[in-house]
Amino acid sequence: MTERVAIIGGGKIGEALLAGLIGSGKPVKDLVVAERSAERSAELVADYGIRVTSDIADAVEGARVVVIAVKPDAVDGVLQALSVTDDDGELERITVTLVAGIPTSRYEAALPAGSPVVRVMPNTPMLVNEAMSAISPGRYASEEQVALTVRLMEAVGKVTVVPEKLMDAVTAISGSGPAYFFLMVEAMIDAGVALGLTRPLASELAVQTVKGAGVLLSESGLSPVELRAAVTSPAGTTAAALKEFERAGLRHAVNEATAACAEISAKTARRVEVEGSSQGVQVGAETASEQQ
Ligand SMILES: NC(=O)C1=CN([C@@H]2O[C@H](COP(=O)(O)OP(=O)(O)OC[C@H]3O[C@@H](n4cnc5c(N)ncnc54)[C@H](OP(=O)(O)O)[C@@H]3O)[C@@H](O)[C@H]2O)C=CC1
Ligand SMILES: O=C(O)[C@@H]1CCC=N1
Repeated sequence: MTERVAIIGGGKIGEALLAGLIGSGKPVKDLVVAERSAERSAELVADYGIRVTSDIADAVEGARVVVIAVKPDAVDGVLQALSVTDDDGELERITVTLVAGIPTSRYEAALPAGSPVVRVMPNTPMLVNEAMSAISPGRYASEEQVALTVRLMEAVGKVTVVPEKLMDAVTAISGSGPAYFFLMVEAMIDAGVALGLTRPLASELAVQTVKGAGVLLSESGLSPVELRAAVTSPAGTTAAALKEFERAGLRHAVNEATAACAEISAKTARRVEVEGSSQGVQVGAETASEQQ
């Protein structure tokens, strides 16, 4: 896509999108980041050679797509800053939010009437163009604007469009999901060391195994059940291991963990509201000094 993209918040997910877009061939001149941390800004400039500014109004000037990638409690400050920026009407600026737990209605209420908003739940494999992103249009987003957001996120991985009411569940599976697998691999490496492997060898074995299993899952056309059965010989080693996972309540743990995740997501907007009203909302970019 050729449109200019401004990313507000150059943290972990903002950087993942930036890196993915650059990796997919988007010219650096069409990207700008608004980041309030001077240290972080310097890192992004050094690593990607992009323009970084602390001024949101400066960043969004001429941008067709404004991506919000700050923590939920910083969203109101960003919206305050955005609501007073000049949206050149011909550009039809689209606000794309990657923020967990804040509904599109909150953005629509803070931005000028009728502003198109699209909510996205991505994940960090975006860094290697393997993101899973779920997209929900707000009430004023046109089909063309949704298609543009799909193209933006397709540059860094796979995309699906879902009704917004599913976003908490999506977050519990794909948004936070990579962390579950990293925890599993961490545990497997420690277990390998306990069984006498060196840490580098245990790490190589575990990482390539999870990668191979992932590729097999996505490319073989077989279900997880079928693939697991193919590894599990009668009265063999795998059956012994799986029996222990079941005994320890792995499925129960997955259910409880994802339910807790979805619950936190569902409560985010209310939590931010309560904390914002008790502390006063802060606008992030207070100065217009550029980092580069
Ligand atoms: N990490 C993940 O795997 C995923 C995250 N998300 C969502 O992405 C969002 C960002 O998460 P993540 O990248 O992990 O968070 P980070 O804290 O790493 O990044 C947010 C960045 O935005 C900066 N920032 C905050 N307010 C402003 C502002 N007003 N102007 C400019 N910059 C600002 C922060 O600076 P400072 O540090 O000074 O506050 C920080 O550098 C969250 O809402 C999260 O829900 C969604 C899917 C996956
Ligand atoms: O942990 C979080 O809140 C964010 C949202 C999804 C992944 N990370």
